[in-house]
Amino acid sequence: MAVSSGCGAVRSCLGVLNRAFPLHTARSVTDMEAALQLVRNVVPPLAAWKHKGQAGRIGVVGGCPEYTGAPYFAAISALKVGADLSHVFTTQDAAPVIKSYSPELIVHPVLDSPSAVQDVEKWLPRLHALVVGPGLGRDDVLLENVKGILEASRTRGIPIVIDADGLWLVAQQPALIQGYQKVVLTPNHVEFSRLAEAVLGDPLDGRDRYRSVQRLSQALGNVTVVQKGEQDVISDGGQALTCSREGSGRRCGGQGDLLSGSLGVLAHWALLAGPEKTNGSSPLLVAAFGACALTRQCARQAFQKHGRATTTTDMIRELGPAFSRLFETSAGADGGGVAPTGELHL
Ligand SMILES: NC(=O)C1=CN([C@@H]2O[C@H](COP(=O)(O)OP(=O)(O)OC[C@H]3O[C@@H](n4cnc5c(N)ncnc54)[C@H](OP(=O)(O)O)[C@@H]3O)[C@@H](O)[C@H]2O)[C@@H](O)CC1
Ligand SMILES: Nc1ncnc2c1ncn2[C@@H]1O[C@H](COP(=O)(O)OP(=O)(O)OP(=O)(O)O)[C@@H](O)[C@H]1O
Ligand SMILES: [Mg+2]
Repeated sequence: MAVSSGCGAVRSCLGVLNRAFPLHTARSVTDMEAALQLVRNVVPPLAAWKHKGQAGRIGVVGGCPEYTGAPYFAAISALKVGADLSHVFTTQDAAPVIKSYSPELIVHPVLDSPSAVQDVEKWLPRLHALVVGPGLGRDDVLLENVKGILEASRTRGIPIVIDADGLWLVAQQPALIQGYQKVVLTPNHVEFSRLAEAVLGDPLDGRDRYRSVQRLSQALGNVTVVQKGEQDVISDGGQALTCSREGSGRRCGGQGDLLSGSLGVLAHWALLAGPEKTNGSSPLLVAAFGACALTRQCARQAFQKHGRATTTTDMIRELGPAFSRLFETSAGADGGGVAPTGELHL
């Protein structure tokens, strides 16, 4: 299915914003629509001439005996957003459990092996993006292996989304990702505070989230940071975006995993499309905005059906319709007639 470009209108809209508005100036639904249009521009068309793998081969590095749900949520979300193949690199014990959730995932029981880094490295040439951290836990041996995987992936220039316990590792060793322009960090409230403390030496300044996210990004060499919360704040140290699209009041676990898996695919697509399709804005910033909007749209749709009983599995079922609504129609940005749902801070 082809996705319309619409780049001309967006270019002029964001061009004006870039020049005219300082970081803290809130914009309204028009800007939300402009940002969504940029996401639409990077979504690859579905076409008969394409072969399996071209829409994306994503690897999720995570999972341990305690947390098998998180890597599953991330990996299945990547597939449902549109990746062709989704791999999970996990521990020996967690692998059969994750495999049993879905025949669609390719699961490698290697993460606690002494040859973990080499075992994953073999696959890196075939992967377009990695999502590191969902359900990883904090075992020292696993973290050491993940450190090696991060270094090998960085050397190869593979885009990396780092979430959950991957962020714990980054807080211990920020040099691992310092200055790597193809990384996106997706901290929740607690993870952001931990990173800010480790990298900036400050506790979180809750009064000025834009500034905090921007400072963290800058201190890490302008990596892209998504601070999740009531509003998601995204920055690459220069530009900042906020996504406050209506989601739901349910705070069940796993929604961040859905976001990180979706972002793995969108990051690959956006980098492939390049800044020409994102009107000069950072492709990763646009991808992150898309993943936040999509996660919140899934939450909203799932909540409309299931209310208080909504779980992340219900949200994953909404990925197809939510994606279609946001990125394959021109009617997505108004959320079906509700009040403004997003702002752009440039
Ligand atoms: N089904 C699965 O397998 C899932 C597995 N998961 C995996 O679990 C691992 C640990 O990840 P995690 O996010 O639970 O982090 P963790 O450091 O234990 O902190 C938790 C504590 O932080 C707090 N807190 C959290 N948010 C806050 C906020 N916004 N604002 C304020 N406080 C907040 C809150 O503290 P409390 O309210 O208890 O004081 C909470 O108890 C990781 O690998 C992850 O991927 C998850 O992905 C879910 C699905
Ligand atoms: N108060 C809120 N209101 C609306 N949406 C929220 C709120 N807090 C978080 N979200 C949304 O939920 C999604 C996941 O964010 P959250 O902070 O729950 O991540 P997390 O703690 O890493 O989740 P996980 O349980 O997967 O580890 C994001 O898309 C975010 O926008
Ligand atoms: Mg999380």
